[in-house]
Amino acid sequence: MAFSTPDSNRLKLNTGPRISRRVRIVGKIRGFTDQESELSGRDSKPWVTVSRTNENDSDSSGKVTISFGDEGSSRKDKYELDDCYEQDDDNDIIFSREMKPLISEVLSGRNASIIAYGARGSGKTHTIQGSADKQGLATMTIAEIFSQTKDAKIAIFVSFYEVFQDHVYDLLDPNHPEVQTTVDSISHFHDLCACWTGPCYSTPKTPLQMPKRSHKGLMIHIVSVDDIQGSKRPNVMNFVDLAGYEDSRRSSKDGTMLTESTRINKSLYAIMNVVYALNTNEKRVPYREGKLTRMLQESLGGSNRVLLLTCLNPILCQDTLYIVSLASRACQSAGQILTSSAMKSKKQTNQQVRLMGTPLSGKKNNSACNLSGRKLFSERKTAISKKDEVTSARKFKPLSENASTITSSFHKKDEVTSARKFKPLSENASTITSSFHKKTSQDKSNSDSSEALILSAENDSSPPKKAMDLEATPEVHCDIKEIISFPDEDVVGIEKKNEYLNIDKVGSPPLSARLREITNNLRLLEASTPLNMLMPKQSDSSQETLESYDIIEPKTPKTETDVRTLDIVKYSSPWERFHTRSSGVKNCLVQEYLNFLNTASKEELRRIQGIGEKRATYILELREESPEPFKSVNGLMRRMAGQLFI
Ligand SMILES: Nc1ncnc2c1ncn2[C@@H]1O[C@H](COP(=O)(O)OP(=O)(O)OP(=O)(O)O)[C@@H](O)[C@H]1O
Repeated sequence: MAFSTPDSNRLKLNTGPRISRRVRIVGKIRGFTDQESELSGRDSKPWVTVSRTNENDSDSSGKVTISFGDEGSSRKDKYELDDCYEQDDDNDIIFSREMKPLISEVLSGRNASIIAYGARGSGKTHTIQGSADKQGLATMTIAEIFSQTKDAKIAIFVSFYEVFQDHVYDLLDPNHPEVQTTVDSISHFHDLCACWTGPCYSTPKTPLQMPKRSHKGLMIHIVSVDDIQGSKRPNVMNFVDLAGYEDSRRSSKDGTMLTESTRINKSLYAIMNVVYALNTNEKRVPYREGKLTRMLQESLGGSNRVLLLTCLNPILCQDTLYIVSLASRACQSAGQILTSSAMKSKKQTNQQVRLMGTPLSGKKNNSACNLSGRKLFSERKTAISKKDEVTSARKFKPLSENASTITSSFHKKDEVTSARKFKPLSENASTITSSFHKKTSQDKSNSDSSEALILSAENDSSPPKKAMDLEATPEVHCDIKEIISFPDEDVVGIEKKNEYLNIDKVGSPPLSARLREITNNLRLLEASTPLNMLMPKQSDSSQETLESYDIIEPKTPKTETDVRTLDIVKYSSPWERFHTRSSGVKNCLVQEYLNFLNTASKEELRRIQGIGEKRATYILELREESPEPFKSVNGLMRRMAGQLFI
């Protein structure tokens, strides 16, 4: 099937990247694979369409609008990006339009970062690293740099690295954690690339021999030969091929994969939070939220340039919808004055976000992503279909918890490595991280900033709403969230806590409403049917469905007495058995919640719907004052109500 181009005048209308803004966000719709071409009928309609505005129009932003769904569909999901390359646009076009200006900037003293992200299989690697028959942007860039600097006394160093589960591995020499090597020619670069384009080697394969998912990066350092030993910083160009985004609930059957997915997604959110902060000129940029953002810090801020390549699957894929919605929001600027048409467009965008959870009717699912469509739909629906009225880009809010996830090795190195060193190949060590770990004191303040930004809805100063923290610390919070079923706690990223979003506009809701909400949550907990039935075991992995993993089965702790009692108790009816056991589960859940309230940090408390900054602080104060741990949720609520209504 030929991918139709609604407006083939892109090059004429939108004649070049706008590099005045720090972060440019463009889309790239992947070409069909051979298999997809075979499966798609000639007559099938494109799933993704790109509409362009005419730059000559006074009202035009020069951006493009991405929409999803068939032409005939009554609804259309629309998202704005700075530009979008379509299926037929190959890497050469992206290179000449996006990369060449960036190369010029780098050669004139700036740093640049090109970050490709998208759902799994959306063409990130093809675009950045290339394939056997098509050069990727990285290779083209190196060639161009060689060509432009052939008469200059320039040395080019490269580093290849991989970030797997928040650990950085150097791909050039696994025995040396930080390696940087000179590159003399394109063929030399190709040789080195083998470590990049090959399978991830940092960890063993999973039992199913699936390659581990990791982020891969290339750093190109360009330095004047005279400055190699000097103090002048090299100019840096980064390429990052992020691991594919996947709704982590889909992989939650397997704990390892869940952790993997969660970390991958957190990296993406960390990047998006940084991008948002940069594009909106936030005073503080939350670099510390992710390992990658810390590593790239020196290349992201200031006058440096960032290109976010949003890779899109050309066929129905819910993860792609989500990714594009993130990209679109990161494109928006919080400080901008909204024209009525822009507001209309934003409203439309948010309406479309709600639609993300709605299956696109009539589509034949031939994508791997599609396999999960139905389940994702219900999950997305939970996540998105709440009162998603807020259209402001201020919905983005940095993750708060990530700072603590950065490994201690990084912290330690931060302390000892403060100056950027630039070493030739022979020295073969410590050059990457030295640059990564600079400005640690600044990092600290930045991390503080993210904390400051994550103010609850109670704050009248209307800070940006928390947006992208869905994947945060699942190990700690997953149980509580899932078991207690707080309506909003499973909300994905930017769609979180939508009923609070109006607060941004009109100030805090009455405290009574918030307390009522907490109470309702507790009632919900009390009323909820316990889920202590054993889930059927999946004997055949090939028949894995998406049905059975998103509920964490609560377990009633059994004491010895219980065990003995259970052994001898004969229930007179199934109802009696059910009732008896379910009461135990309810008590267990309440106890879990109390344990949480007794031990959680402020940040953790604030993740519970209805507990904002003030309540979290107050709970901590109560905890300190109280001679013993909270024993009853109702008692605690009464005390809080008493205090807050005084
Ligand atoms: N422009 C294109 N034209 C045709 N096929 C493409 C194109 N881009 C990518 N592909 C093919 O699509 C498949 C997925 O591409 P790729 O591996 O680049 O995706 P990815 O986003 O990096 O995947 P992952 O999320 O697993 O890292 C590959 O088989 C690749 O050859």
